[in-house]
Amino acid sequence: MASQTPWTDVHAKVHISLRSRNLLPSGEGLLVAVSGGQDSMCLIRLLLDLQEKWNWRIAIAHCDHQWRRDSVANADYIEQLGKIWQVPCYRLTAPQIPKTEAAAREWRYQVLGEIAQTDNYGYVVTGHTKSDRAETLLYNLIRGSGADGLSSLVWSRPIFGRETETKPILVRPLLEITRKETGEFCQQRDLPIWEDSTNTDVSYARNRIRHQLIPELENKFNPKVEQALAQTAELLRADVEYLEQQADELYRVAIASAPCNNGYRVNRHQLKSAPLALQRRVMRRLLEEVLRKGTNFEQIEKLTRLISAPNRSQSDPFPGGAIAQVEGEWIWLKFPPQVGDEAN
Ligand SMILES: Nc1ncnc2c1ncn2[C@@H]1O[C@H](COP(=O)(O)OP(=O)(O)OP(=O)(O)O)[C@@H](O)[C@H]1O
Repeated sequence: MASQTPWTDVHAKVHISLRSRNLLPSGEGLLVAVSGGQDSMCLIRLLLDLQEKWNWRIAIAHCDHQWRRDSVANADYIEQLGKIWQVPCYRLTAPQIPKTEAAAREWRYQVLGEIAQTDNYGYVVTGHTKSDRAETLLYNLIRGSGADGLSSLVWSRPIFGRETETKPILVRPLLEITRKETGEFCQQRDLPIWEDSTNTDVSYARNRIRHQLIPELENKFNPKVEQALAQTAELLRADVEYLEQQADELYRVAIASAPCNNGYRVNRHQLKSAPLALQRRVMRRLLEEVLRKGTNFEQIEKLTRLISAPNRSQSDPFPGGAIAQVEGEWIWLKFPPQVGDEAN
């Protein structure tokens, strides 16, 4: 099989990324997320071409969000491909039609992760490209993100939780490949693409970035803007990883280990001498722990300001009613007592 496969630049680039970053170790089980678009079609074909070298166990997963009229036909098509290529195929249908792109994505990663766990695939693999990386950076830049958001399309991350080694791990092996290259690859290999009609709908901000903003930047500023933005994302990612390690350590020493007295407490003393970048990261993590969801800039700033505020200062309520208050060297983040709570 491998001997009949034409070895292209794209094969070489992906093979090198896989080896140098140790993304998908030999002999592992890969659950490959295939929508039918050119990126994931290129991905699955490439991984099958490279399978002999790496000795992986490969399966395909297709998620039907039931969004489009042709979604059943799309899923049929992927299933058919699986049969032709003799690759097991999971066909997953959303129990309810997701209302937003974010909800669809959350459901997708959740089911992909669960299947990987149940059927012992250590890795879930997606077809995100260098072009997606550039678009994600722009999308988040316009929304006011910090370095984390600008570099959020990473090569690999655990699907569940924070521990980097915990399987299943989500891997994006095509981050060095542009959408132009995946398109050319599919053409050369005669791979029929299932066009997603929503990809051209410019009422979505993402599509306006792809079809309007990037071409404008290419024409007027830098013909290699995708490459430049993806490079910025790569540089920022390394900075973020370093800062997160430092924030981990500071979090451990500054935050009382377990919630106590109906709240959490942070040691101001430990945080005062730390750089603002780390103070913000520790406070963000604390808020995520307490609020159990993502936080925004204002919330993090509100809490960070208390590090150097006078004793007895307090914040206005966070979502859910928690209030932060300075008590000597501690900042307490407490929820108001619920009716029926024991006084303590
Ligand atoms: N319906 C689907 N079924 C299986 N895999 C999918 C599906 N949609 C997307 N994927 C996977 O996700 C990759 C990225 O797709 P796309 O850019 O459309 O998703 P996205 O929602 O923007 O993802 P993200 O938020 O993770 O960037 C695809 O290459 C494919 O691997």
